[in-house]
Amino acid sequence: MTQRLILASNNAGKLKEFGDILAPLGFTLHAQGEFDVPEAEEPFATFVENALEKARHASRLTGLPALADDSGVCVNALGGAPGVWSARFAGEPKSDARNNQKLIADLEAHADKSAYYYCVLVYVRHADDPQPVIADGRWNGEIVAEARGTGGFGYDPHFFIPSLGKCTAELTPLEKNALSHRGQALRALVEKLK
Ligand SMILES: O=c1nc[nH]c2c1ncn2[C@H]1C[C@H](O)[C@@H](COP(=O)(O)OP(=O)(O)OP(=O)(O)O)O1
Ligand SMILES: [Mg+2]
Repeated sequence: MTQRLILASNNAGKLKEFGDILAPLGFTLHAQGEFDVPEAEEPFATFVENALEKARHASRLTGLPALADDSGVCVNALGGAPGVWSARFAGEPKSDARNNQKLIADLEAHADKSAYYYCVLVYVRHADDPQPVIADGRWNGEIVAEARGTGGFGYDPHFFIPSLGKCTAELTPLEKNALSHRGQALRALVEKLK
């Protein structure tokens, strides 16, 4: 049985990662852009509130179940920043290149480069679903000043995994999904939907 699902995101990198995991599980995925759903507001200070807002927004405008992701990179020496503000860390308009530059500059004077990616997923069956399904995941690493790799998106060229000796932009999509905050969250979510 296939299930139609709206992905409440405009981020091409996320959409690809979701598709790689969900398509083999029998979900027919539609990016919200296919339905002309505009970007939702993300005003909240917690990932889960933003993800819930995005999921409801897409479901309300399409009449279909929706899955949203709110995620970011949390840097310990920066008190968890950019965290929930990761996408707009260097201001509007969103730019991965400027976000990465600012992150490297802000961290330059700190010896502790440890960081983690965090992802929360929210699935709603309809816009007023009283029981949203929620799952999260975390992936520890370190921020490196020198960019490495061309895969992934966002902060991946600067997010280094010591046990692999690689930045996450150097991983294949399969390798990244097997380990990432998003892959962990998505597998946990799928278990809850069974
Ligand atoms: O695996 C990842 N690899 C690299 N960077 C990542 C990853 N996961 C999240 N990130 C960064 C990108 C962005 O700076 C922020 C997410 O922001 P977030 O608002 O959730 O997504 P977004 O605005 O890009 O798309 P949308 O809200 O339409 O889903 O964290
Ligand atoms: Mg966003």
